[in-house]
Amino acid sequence: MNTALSININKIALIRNSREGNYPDLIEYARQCIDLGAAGITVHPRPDQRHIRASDIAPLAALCEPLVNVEFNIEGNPFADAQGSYPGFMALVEASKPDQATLVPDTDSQLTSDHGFDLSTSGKTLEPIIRRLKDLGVRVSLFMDPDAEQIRRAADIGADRIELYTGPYAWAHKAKDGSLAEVITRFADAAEVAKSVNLGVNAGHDLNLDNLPALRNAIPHLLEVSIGHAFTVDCIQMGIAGAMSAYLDACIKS
Ligand SMILES: CC(=O)[C@@H](O)[C@H](O)COP(=O)(O)O
Ligand SMILES: NCC(=O)COP(=O)(O)O
Repeated sequence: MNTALSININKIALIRNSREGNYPDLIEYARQCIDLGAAGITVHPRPDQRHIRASDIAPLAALCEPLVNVEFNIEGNPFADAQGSYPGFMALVEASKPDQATLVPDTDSQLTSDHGFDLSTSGKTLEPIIRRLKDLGVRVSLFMDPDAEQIRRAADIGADRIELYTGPYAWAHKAKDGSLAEVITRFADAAEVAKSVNLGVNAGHDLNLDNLPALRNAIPHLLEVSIGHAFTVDCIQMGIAGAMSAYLDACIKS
C-alpha cells in the first residue's frame, strides 16, 4: 500500500520568523507542496511559537479544508496552556478542527520532540481529551515509542492511530553500527501490535530519503509519514519539485 506523505512546514516558519515580514510565505509554500502532490500538511505550534504561530493555523486550515485528498495535521502537547498570543493547544485544535491531531508529550524546554507518551501515567488524563477531539470529528493519533504495552494502552484510551517516534530508527540507520536489524524488528513488531488492536500506524521524526524505504518495507501497513526537517534541507539541494517527487516516489508501494 502507498503511504500518505504529510509535509511538516515548521522549518519554513522558522526561516520566516528570523526576519521581520512574511518571507517565505508559509501559506504559499504549503499550497506549493499540495500542488506538487503532498497528501497533507503538518504543523507543530509550540507554546513559544519558535516557528509555527497561532496565527498560521486558521489560514492553513482554510487552505486544506476544501481539498478532499489533503489532510491538515496539528501536532502538539494537549496539556499546553495559553502563553502570550498562544491560546493553548486544545483551543487551537477546537477552533481549526484539523483532520488529525497528533498528541505529543513535549515540554517547552525541548529542542524537538524526543519521546513518546508514557500512558501508564498520562493515560487517564488523555482519555477525556481524546474523546473531546473525536467528538469534534478530529482523528486522534498519539506520539508513541515502539513499546507493545504502551501501544495497547493507546487503543484502550480511544486513540485512532499512533505515530511511531522514529528518531531512534533514523539514528540506527545512520550509525551503521550493527544495531539497525534489531531496531527495525522492534518497530515492525510495535506496528503489528498496533494493527492487532485496530490502531492505524503513522510515523515521523528524522525520516528522510535514505531511511524511509526500509521503514516502509518493515511496516507494510504504514498509513502516513510526516516529514519536515530533512525535506526542507532536500528542497535546498534538489528544489521543491525535485524533493517532492523523490519523497512521493519513496512513499509509493515498493
Ligand atoms: C512530533 C515530531 O516528531 C515532529 O513533528 C516535531 O514536532 C518536529 O518539531 P520541530 O520542527 O520543532 O523539531
Ligand atoms: N511528526 C514528525 C514530523 O512532523 C516531522 O518531523 P521531522 O521530519 O521534522 O523530524
